[in-house]
Amino acid sequence: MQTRFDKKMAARKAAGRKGIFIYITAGAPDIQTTLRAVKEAEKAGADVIELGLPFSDPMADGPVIQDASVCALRGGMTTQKELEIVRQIRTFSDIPLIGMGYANTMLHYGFERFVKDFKAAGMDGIIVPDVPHEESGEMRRICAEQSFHLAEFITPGTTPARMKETCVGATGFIYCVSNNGVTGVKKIDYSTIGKVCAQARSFTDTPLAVGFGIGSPEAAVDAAVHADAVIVGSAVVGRLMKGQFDDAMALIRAMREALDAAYCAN
Ligand SMILES: O=P(O)(O)OC[C@@H](O)[C@@H](O)c1c[nH]c2ccccc12
Repeated sequence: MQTRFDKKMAARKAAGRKGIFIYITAGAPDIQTTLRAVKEAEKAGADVIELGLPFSDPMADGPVIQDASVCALRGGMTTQKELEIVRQIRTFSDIPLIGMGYANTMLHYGFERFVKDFKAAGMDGIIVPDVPHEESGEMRRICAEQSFHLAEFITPGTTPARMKETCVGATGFIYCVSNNGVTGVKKIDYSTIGKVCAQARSFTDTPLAVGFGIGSPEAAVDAAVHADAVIVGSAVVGRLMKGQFDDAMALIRAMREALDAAYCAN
């Protein structure tokens, strides 16, 4: 069954345009800002929103998203409130929504219940960075039953054998991590993950989205060469946390324009 996410990616591909996924931590600095950021990011050119579910020990995150997580948790963020945020978003937007969270939160809530409740609220899939493919069989089964995407990961270190194993059954998109560090804007040579993406293409037609480190329109263009989409988190979250809302939206607009200028013929 095609999700909102699949439809959006197919439309982007048909139009020859690269996708932009914008990561926003739910409730950072507050719920009103999260809702407004989703609405305005879509207007600025975001195709997908990755909604971060804050966790106290976010091992894959650098300082910017760690701070946002702490802020959201201090502000009283809970799984119930996150569900309410998703429902609220669905009152004004049909933008594909992918959750990003750590296993602990989901297992505590009950994974199947989590998937069912977030799906019913209007979410289209999730990213769970601390559960490797070898251990995600049960999660994959539950997600497949609910037509809910569970992102697979590839990194510069992924071997062709593992790539085949993880990519062949992947639905939604494959998260292509540009480097082996944590999230956060930094200078990265995107040709390394680019080669990995080109290899992955021979195993799968599932969209490839490159993330980690992207902080400028130029970096977005470099990261997108062999991918279908780019994922931008810390650059936007950092601005939202500093109260630079308009600046965050201007960055998304600039990335949209740069990607369209570089890759879109018309
Ligand atoms: O912040 P960056 O470097 O732009 O990277 C994207 C990222 O924020 C988002 O996809 C994300 C936030 N937390 C994560 C944890 C694991 C994987 C991915 C993520």
